[in-house]
Amino acid sequence: MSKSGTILYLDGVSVSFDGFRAINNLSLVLDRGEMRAIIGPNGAGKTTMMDIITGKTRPDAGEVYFDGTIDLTKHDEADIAMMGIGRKFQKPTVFESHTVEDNLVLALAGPRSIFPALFHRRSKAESEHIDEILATIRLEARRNDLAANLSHGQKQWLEIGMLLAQDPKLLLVDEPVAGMTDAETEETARLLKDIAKTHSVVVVEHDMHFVRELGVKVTCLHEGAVLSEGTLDHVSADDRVIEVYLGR
Ligand SMILES: Nc1ncnc2c1ncn2[C@@H]1O[C@H](COP(=O)(O)OP(=O)(O)OP(=O)(O)O)[C@@H](O)[C@H]1O
Repeated sequence: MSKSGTILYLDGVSVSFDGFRAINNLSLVLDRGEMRAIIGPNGAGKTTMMDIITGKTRPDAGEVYFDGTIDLTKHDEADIAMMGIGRKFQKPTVFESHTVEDNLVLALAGPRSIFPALFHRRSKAESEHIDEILATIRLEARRNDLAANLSHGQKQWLEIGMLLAQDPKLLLVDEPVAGMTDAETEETARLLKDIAKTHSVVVVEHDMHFVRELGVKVTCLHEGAVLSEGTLDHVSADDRVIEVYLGR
């Protein structure tokens, strides 16, 4: 299959831990600009797949390409982040003692140290970028509040904003709505759909109501490989998916 037009291309990927195959001949292709939801039971390999994409874990076999031409197995985690893959882990890790805006400024600065990042004169482009991100993450009204005072859901949104500040081409988002209220969950689906207009996105999530709201193609993993793929209606009607995941 051709890699051109893909943002992510995994083919025949396997990785074992102490003889246990956590990822088993996995193939998954994401088109440029696509948002994909990944579902599957505990231990299906979702986190390990993200670890392989971000360079945290090296596959034993298979091809892993980013943006059609970049062989990710030849790069380390820091390189891969610089090349435009941003990852959001399940637990938010915002700087609680800084304001919402300063969290974004710090993320924008990347490796620059905190003092110069917060006190250097901000360019017009930087200010506009921050305003744009604040609007996307629904936190314009909270920009001067300490991150510590945000709700759990708002901290998740802020962290998504911190990823956006680094201008990634591909965002990997791990269980964004775990612990959120129903209203926050619905808003998060809208927020990610906004982001997906200009980015490629992979979302791992167990909340099927949320996955339905996303309205995107779904891949169900099981035992380190693709069990079923297609619309949520197609995947959730698949007897194998019902047996190992949805029916339990
Ligand atoms: N570093 C490791 N050493 C040994 N086994 C591991 C390691 N990382 C993952 N595994 C195993 O690989 C399998 C896949 O785990 P993984 O965390 O990728 O699943 P998951 O789909 O993300 O599950 P969950 O929904 O619970 O997060 C599991 O059986 C896990 O125990």
